[in-house]
Amino acid sequence: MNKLQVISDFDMTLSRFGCNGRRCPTSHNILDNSRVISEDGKKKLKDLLHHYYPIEIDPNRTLEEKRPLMVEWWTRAHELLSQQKIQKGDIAQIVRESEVMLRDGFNEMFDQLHKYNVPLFIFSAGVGDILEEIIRQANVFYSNVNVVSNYMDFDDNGVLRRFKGPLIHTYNKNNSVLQGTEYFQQLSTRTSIILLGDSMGDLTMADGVPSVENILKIGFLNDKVEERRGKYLDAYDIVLESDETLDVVNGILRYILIKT
Ligand SMILES: Nc1ccn([C@@H]2O[C@H](COP(=O)(O)O)[C@@H](O)[C@H]2O)c(=O)n1
Repeated sequence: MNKLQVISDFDMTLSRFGCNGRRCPTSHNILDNSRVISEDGKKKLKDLLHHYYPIEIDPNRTLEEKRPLMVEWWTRAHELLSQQKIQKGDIAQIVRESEVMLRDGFNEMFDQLHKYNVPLFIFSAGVGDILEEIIRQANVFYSNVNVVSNYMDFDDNGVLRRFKGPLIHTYNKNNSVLQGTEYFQQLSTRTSIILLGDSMGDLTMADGVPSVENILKIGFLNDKVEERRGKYLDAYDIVLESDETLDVVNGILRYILIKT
């Protein structure tokens, strides 16, 4: 237990992929679809999503091919969002009005990790201010939770003017964007890792951990399941398909935490 840490992606890993027969929103989508975005802005953001999302999940393109295109997507979306005069004070209401849902079992997972003082590092290419608000509203933003993500930069009047760097996208979730945070150095004795992700990009999230002794990689395969199964099975130790719960993760945690 003293050696364990959990490193997790957020969108479509801790949050649900599907709900009520529809796609659940990502932290970006929560903003894109909100009442504070103009109709023209919504259309442009949706066009970007329809163009770049199929590229993000395309199993036939290499990560080298995808990386510059992901930078293009995030940069263009953040520019559009920054033109919308989004108010910091509106974030809580935007999240409350959204259809976002955390995976079933999130309470048990966050509660167990908190109870046993196991650090939970959320490494997300989503929007940090939004995802923090989601976990705050779910009453699980405990002191053992740390988030690295894309944060909004508001001016003195609380209006969004840009996003802070470095930009985090699906395929640069590694040490290159953690320089200066020294998070993993502080946890150098936490050499056993449970990694939770939903993309091939999430596999590098633990690269900055100084001396990994054990790592268990659990992957949620949400979309294009048939086409991507082979690659996921090769890369992850456990692959969960069409699973909207954290039951497997909770079972493993229960086994480790209660036994030790
Ligand atoms: N403008 C955008 C950019 C990205 N997304 C999606 O958000 C996900 C965030 O990444 P995680 O590392 O937290 O999973 C990513 O998978 C993109 O599909 C978006 O919706 N809008």
